[in-house]
Amino acid sequence: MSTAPAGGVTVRVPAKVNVQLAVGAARPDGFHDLANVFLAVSLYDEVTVTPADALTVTCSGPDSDQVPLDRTNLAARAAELLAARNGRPGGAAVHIHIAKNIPVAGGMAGGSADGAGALLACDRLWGLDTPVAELLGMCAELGSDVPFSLLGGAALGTGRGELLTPLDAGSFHWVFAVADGGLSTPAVFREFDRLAEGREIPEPQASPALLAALASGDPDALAGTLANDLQPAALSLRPQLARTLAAGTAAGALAGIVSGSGPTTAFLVRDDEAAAKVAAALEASGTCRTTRIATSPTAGATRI
Ligand SMILES: C[C@](O)(CO)[C@H](O)COP(=O)(O)OP(=O)(O)OC[C@H]1O[C@@H](n2ccc(N)nc2=O)[C@H](O)[C@@H]1O
Ligand SMILES: Nc1ncnc2c1ncn2[C@@H]1O[C@H](COP(=O)(O)OP(=O)(O)OP(=O)(O)O)[C@@H](O)[C@H]1O
Repeated sequence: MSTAPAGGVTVRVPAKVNVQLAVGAARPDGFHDLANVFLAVSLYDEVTVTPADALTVTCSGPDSDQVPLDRTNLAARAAELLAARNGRPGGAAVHIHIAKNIPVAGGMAGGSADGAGALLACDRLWGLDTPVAELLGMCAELGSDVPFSLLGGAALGTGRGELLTPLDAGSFHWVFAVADGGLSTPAVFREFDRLAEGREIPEPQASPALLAALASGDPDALAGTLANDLQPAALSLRPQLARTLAAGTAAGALAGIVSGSGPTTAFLVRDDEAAAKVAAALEASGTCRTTRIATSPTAGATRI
């Protein structure tokens, strides 16, 4: 089935961009400590849950063929976690439908969005009213980006990115260049480790200049402070992304950066008009599959 059934609970969840991603050395558990400045952007997946005899997942949207529909889907794992935590007899007996608009495996936390969305939707469907702090704890069990997908807005993520402090942020305009194919997040972190071999890796720290620029809403100031320690690793695995970055800045973007682990690239632009111009130039350049225009910040997982 490719459409959402009627009579369920629907939650809308945003994608994210990382305006700063400072990465520390690999920890004994294989994760990396981060100073991760997240912004929620106005590209959304919608997750609908409906009572059913057993747990099933369906997905619609342009990239839906790349989304797993088995128990590895983060939305399915979220529903199972909440059901188990509440000792629900029969477990997570729901049909989950994902209307997918966030690029898959693009470094924009699409799977994490669906995990957070399913958690909130099942919580409401089952009338649990779980406190937000507990929902955030379950999100962290599902993945490092999932708590931010629930919270949205702007936040600093420390630890492996799951410990969130909300931040002040003005409004910014973005163009995203979606690449052909995805990049595996663990593979990008492994490449970061390989490139860092023999080098002292400093403790990750949020940049005071970036936080001030974010709060001011001044796009020129933010453009000068964007930083992603995973960018060299993503470029090493996907060298052609350098051409996309060059095409976006040549078209008038204030700055371009790889979004998280990539391969989506994010371009900060001054306003709507600049966004349309940069998006058109990127599409004409032949250096990306498609583009999306969005603004930040936006709300986290929200029932609609
Ligand atoms: C790159 C980012 O998207 C930036 O926001 C995140 O750090 C990735 O978050 P995520 O996709 O939710 O990642 P998880 O599902 O928690 O972890 C997937 C894999 O990424 C690597 N990983 C992730 C987060 C982190 N702080 N250090 C890591 O090394 C680990 O190899 C881990 O096994
Ligand atoms: N609901 C889901 N939507 C998309 N992918 C999912 C989902 N659940 C599990 N996955 C798996 O997760 C992989 C990564 O997909 P996702 O779209 O979350 O990547 P991402 O945006 O790069 O993640 P992040 O930015 O959090 O590192 C996919 O290749 C897919 O196999």
